[in-house]
Amino acid sequence: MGSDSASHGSVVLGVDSSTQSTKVLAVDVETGEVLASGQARHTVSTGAGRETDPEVWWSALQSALGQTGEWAGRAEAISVGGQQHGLVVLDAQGRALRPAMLWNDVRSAPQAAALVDKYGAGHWAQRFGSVPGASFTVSKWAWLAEHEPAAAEAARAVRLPHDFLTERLSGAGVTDRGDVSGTGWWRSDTERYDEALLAEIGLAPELLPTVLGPGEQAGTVRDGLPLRAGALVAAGTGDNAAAALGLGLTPGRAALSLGTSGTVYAVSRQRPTDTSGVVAGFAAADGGWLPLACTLNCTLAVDKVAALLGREREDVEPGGSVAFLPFLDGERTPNLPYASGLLTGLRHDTTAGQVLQGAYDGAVYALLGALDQVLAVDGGAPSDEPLLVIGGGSRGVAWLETVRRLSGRAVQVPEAGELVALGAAVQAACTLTGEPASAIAARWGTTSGRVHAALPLDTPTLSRLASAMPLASA
Ligand SMILES: Nc1ncnc2c1ncn2[C@@H]1O[C@H](COP(=O)(O)OP(=O)(O)O)[C@@H](O)[C@H]1O
Ligand SMILES: O=C(CO)[C@@H](O)[C@H](O)COP(=O)(O)O
Repeated sequence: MGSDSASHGSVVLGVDSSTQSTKVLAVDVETGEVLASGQARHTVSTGAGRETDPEVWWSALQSALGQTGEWAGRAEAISVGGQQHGLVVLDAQGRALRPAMLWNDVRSAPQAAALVDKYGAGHWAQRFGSVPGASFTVSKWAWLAEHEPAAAEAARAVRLPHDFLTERLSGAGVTDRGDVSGTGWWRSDTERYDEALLAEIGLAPELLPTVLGPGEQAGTVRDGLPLRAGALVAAGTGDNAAAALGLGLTPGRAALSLGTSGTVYAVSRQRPTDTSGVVAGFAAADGGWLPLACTLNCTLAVDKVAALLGREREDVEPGGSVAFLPFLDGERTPNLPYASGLLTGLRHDTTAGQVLQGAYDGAVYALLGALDQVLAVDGGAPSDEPLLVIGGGSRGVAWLETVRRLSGRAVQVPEAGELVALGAAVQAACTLTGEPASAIAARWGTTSGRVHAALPLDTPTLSRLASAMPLASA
């Protein structure tokens, strides 16, 4: 995809290195026009764990940058938004000692439970803002130390996915407060690494990246890359924090992302401290907080059910009596890492389309259950603006209808399709111009898009799902 270069001023690159692929946007700083884009897929292991070789991300980034043509070499700044929580362990040369364990790898559930038992949920919530589950990096490190002690001992650097790519671009071992807040070893009350915890889990603090504050930059691009010499490398951040920047979220307005993960989040002036573990107390990339709830089973789970039924993903049918909790990967919200998919209420007259609709309903129900808790963190009045819906699933009619029916809310789907990459571009533009992210997002009109009116709340379906939920934890 391309656009004529002669008439454009400053250009920045925004990167989304998420679970399934890397996407890159080249964006005009003044107007927000997307001048070119690129995308390259990742491979994720199947079976007991979920792993990707970090070199796959690096190759995908180079491929996606290449697809932007001349813009990669013209852009004046670049920023990477990346999937959160993943554990990247590197040797002294910056090479991965093993594949990265991803956010949706639930092998670390016993280690997460042991960490919560040891210190108590209140301790975690008060100090770190989150009660760690299997997704959190601290649980993954504990798994590694237990199951692969040689790899843990050999580690000379420990990074998150976006840190790894930022370091490949700039040579700087840095992270940002948004992404580090999902590790479980960064205190949200003091905004520092917890050295006592690190000592307890056998992780030397010098292996960790320096945490950059809002607006700080990682450096400039290294020599030898097909990027403009001297181009700025922004701090980067986690993918959800990047999307929050891209949307210019203000307190009271929630976003719901339908991708590999389902997420629901809002920005908050109050620091989250939820002891139930439903709301993760992430930091926002530009200061403030980003309470968020995340499910493991969203678009991939529903696509899997469609494939099993031999139907296209839009071939849903209304009605019927099923309740389907599509927890194919275990689940994080609610915290049921050992759960599997559960289908109840089948009758002779149940149709395949109703079963597929049931999978959408179950995926959305798990996510929407946390929306009010996320919005409550700020304490202000929730906005009456429509719920912003983003991520690959926002392109699907069945997804949007399901969110409308089960939330009873109007939804707005931004025309800009790639809000994580666009948010990273916003951060790159902030680094370049010194403007606040909110001003750039507003100028670019990132939320503009079709509003779908609210539908009446589908209470029979909500009741069936509420009755099925205890069965999933049995
Ligand atoms: N037109 C569409 N309708 C419904 N779902 C879609 C459509 N296009 C893509 N998707 C879904 O989007 C998902 C990828 O979303 P994305 O947000 O890019 O994921 P991630 O950021 O986790 O890599 C795929 O799993 C697919 O199911
Ligand atoms: O773990 C979380 C949030 O806590 C996930 O949202 C990951 O950040 C992966 O995101 P996607 O690849 O689904 O965008």
